[in-house]
Amino acid sequence: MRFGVVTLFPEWVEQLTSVGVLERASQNGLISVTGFNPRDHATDNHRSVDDRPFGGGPGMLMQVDTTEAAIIKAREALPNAPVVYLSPQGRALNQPLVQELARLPELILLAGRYEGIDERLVDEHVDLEVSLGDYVLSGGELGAMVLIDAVSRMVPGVLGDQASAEQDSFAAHWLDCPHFTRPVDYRGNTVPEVLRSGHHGRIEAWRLQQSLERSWDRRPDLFERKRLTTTELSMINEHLSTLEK
Ligand SMILES: Nc1nonc1C(=O)N[C@@H]1CC[C@H](O)C1
Repeated sequence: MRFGVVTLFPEWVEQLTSVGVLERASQNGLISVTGFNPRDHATDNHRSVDDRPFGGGPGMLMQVDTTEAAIIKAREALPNAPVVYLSPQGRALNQPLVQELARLPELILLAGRYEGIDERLVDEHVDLEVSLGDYVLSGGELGAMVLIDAVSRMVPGVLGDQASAEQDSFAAHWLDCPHFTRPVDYRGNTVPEVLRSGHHGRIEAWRLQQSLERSWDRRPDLFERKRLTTTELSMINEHLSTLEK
């Protein structure tokens, strides 16, 4: 999968493919991340890339012509890519959206700086606005990098064990269960016996029970959007009965 990122800091975003699983994925040709810098299209002595907002107010906006030139360059390089603008006004990034985006062969991410970009550029070039969360960042680059990481994990071959992509928390809708490794006894706390039983059916059931209990206790909102299986329902009822005691 090919990612193009329109950003004033291409060297920062391109660092994504220099560590961990994304480095290996990039070396294996499974993903690529290419920056497109509006500053490369600046024509004045100061190579300016920002401009003052009409109507006054604090801060600046990204300049229209240099930003658009970088978007056009990105679209020429990735002609089949939708353009995703990272902004607090966008659709919340979650696993279903990640899985939707992972089906694409290529994607262009527009990372704003200053107070953002001119609305006419959004109307002209942006296919989807996506928000990392309800807070204000200094730029859209972190949102772009989070999106690239989450989407890349869905690309076949990127994770050694593809099953872990599906089993990741949220990929299965619920919060993840607790995990344990050596030593068996850590400061008097021992690893749950079931995980050392070698009984895969019991282990799977225990992990689902733990996920459901954590989800119920920490993120009850997750139950609003999910039809429970009969197994999940009985597990939650078991949990509730312990809470009522
Ligand atoms: N939350 C978010 N999810 O995606 N992006 C943001 C975000 O705060 N963007 C900043 C707003 C103005 C500046 O241009 C960049």
